[in-house]
Amino acid sequence: MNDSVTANPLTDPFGRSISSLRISVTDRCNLNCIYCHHEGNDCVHAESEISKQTILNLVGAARCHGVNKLKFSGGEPLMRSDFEEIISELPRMKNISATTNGVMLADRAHDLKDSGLDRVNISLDTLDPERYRYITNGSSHLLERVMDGIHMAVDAGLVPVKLNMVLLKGLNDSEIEDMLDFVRGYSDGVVLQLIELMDFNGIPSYRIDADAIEQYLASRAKSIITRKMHRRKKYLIDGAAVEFVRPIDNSQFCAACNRLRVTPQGKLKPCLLVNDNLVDIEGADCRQMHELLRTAVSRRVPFCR
Ligand SMILES: Nc1nc2c(ncn2[C@@H]2O[C@H](COP(=O)(O)OP(=O)(O)OP(=O)(O)O)[C@@H](O)[C@H]2O)c(=O)[nH]1
Ligand code: SF4
Ligand code: SF4
Repeated sequence: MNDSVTANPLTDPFGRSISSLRISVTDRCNLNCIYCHHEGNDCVHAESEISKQTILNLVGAARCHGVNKLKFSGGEPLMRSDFEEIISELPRMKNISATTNGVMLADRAHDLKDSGLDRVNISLDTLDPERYRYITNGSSHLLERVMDGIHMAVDAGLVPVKLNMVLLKGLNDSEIEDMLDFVRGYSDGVVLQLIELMDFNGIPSYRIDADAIEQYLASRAKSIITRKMHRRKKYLIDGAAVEFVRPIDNSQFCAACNRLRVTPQGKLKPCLLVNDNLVDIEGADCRQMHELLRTAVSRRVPFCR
């Protein structure tokens, strides 16, 4: 098929067109964060991982339907030693990004950029080593490695680097201003992304008041932009850009959900929070992928309505 032609855009029964794939390449991770949602995957200890060829076949087919953005996540995607190889064999897309905890990023940032990765999101919930240890169940020294990872990502041009800060009431919510200052230190190469906790891990006591956070950001912002994806708000505050990801009980967020997910076991996942409607794609060839994509998209229902 001629790649420049978009055949049959993938539109779900609720009129949401799919423009992006979010591919979780592994469940493995070198941290164990207290809020980890494992990308909504309820099968986190499977032995095999989605193969490079399945990813390439899927992306090739999805591209013919107008998908132009890819997000790679995990677990921790850099746990896969063939991650750079996967990126380098992908067809050209509008944007290819990865979400990482940053611990192993410093040494690989330049290779990733050379392989074709456009940008990264890096978890940074706190600037305090002791809090970092508590939140990630890792060593406090790893925070320095994350800082090196952020530095090298900017140096390699994996920008804008988004710093993912999951807001945890009483734990790190006092650090928002410090994080804004940190982001300003990188001028426009780094964006702060505040994330509302998805508390299905039994840690509801950390849930923040999202309305209050939104009001606070609005009161500080010179301008506010609404992104197409999830209708997320982006605030510009004295030279720092801040996005707020607010997925809880948010029908607007789900109404503007344009991503199809892929699990590390090689299944299309119509929604982060639903596990009984997956479509197996492992081993499918390019031709079969078109039909499998259509099946998964036909099963998409907004989680919040
Ligand atoms: N419920 C829900 N939450 C999401 C979805 N996408 C992202 N999130 C939340 O947003 C967090 C940050 O996601 P990232 O992997 O950094 O990527 P992103 O910010 O969504 O994507 P970009 O803006 O393209 O970088 C995730 O850990 C989730 O908590 C989604 O489709 N549904
Ligand atoms: S770094 Fe990400 S994948 Fe790893 S435990 Fe933390 S939240 Fe989960
Ligand atoms: S429908 Fe809502 S909960 Fe499901 S993946 Fe999309 S934004 Fe997330």
